[in-house]
Amino acid sequence: MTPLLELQNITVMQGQNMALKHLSMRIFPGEHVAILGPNGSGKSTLIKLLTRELYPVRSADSALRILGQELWNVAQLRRSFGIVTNDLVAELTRPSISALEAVLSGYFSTHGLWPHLEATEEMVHRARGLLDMLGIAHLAKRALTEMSSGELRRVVLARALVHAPQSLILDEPSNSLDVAAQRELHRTMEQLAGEGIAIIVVTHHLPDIIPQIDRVICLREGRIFADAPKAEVLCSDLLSRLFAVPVQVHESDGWYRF
Ligand SMILES: Nc1ncnc2c1ncn2[C@@H]1O[C@H](COP(=O)(O)OP(=O)(O)OP(=O)(O)O)[C@@H](O)[C@H]1O
Repeated sequence: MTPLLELQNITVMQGQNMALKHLSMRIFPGEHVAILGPNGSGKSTLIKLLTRELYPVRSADSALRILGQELWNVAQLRRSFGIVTNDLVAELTRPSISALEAVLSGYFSTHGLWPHLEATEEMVHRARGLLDMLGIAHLAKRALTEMSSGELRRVVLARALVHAPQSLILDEPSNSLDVAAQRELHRTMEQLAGEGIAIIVVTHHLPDIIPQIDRVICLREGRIFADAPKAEVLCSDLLSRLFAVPVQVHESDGWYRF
């Protein structure tokens, strides 16, 4: 099977720092995966590599392929991945737009609908359908600045789904959410996984690793520290070494926490 995402010997510099060091990994279509790592391990750098805010250092044997192709374009990227970052959540709330506008602007990769951007009836229909699927149809006209963090996350998830991507990459999705909003988010992630959307979550927070995720890739200091089935990775010994502090991992009904 052709990998959805393939990194081969990828090195990325952030200023003078080598943020990713000769990284190789493959993620296959339909796989639910967590990328787990402590602060500074290279998680954001990996996301920025995919959104093309950063580029790898060129070397003869390095490659970054999406569905087998090195020269992917933005349209292809959008069909393959919906990427939800905290920067995007912040950018969408200024200036204030409605939930429906936020979702529709996903078609144009803008932060709102400018006068020259006309959403077709089909786009509006799909955007409303996505808000409905995520249980927030009643918030379509509500301004994003007047929503709870949990509601806002669902709007941004709906926006990421307009291109019907095969997978969703969620970057630290529970950052700044209280415990109720985190539960809501995790239920939404489970729902999306149930809809057949592959979930790739980048996090340092164990509860973000929903029960459907069965593979965990750990990053440490820009390298792969572990890449194995969840049960092998999410144990006290390995995670104490990953986070460089003693931790106790607890599991209950497929959910993990420290
Ligand atoms: N703008 C920058 N200039 C120089 N070095 C940077 C810059 N941004 C990140 N780094 C370095 O690159 C490495 C990887 O950082 P990155 O932000 O990708 O880690 P992270 O796993 O996302 O961390 P966090 O969990 O804190 O967000 C770190 O050593 C960090 O200090």
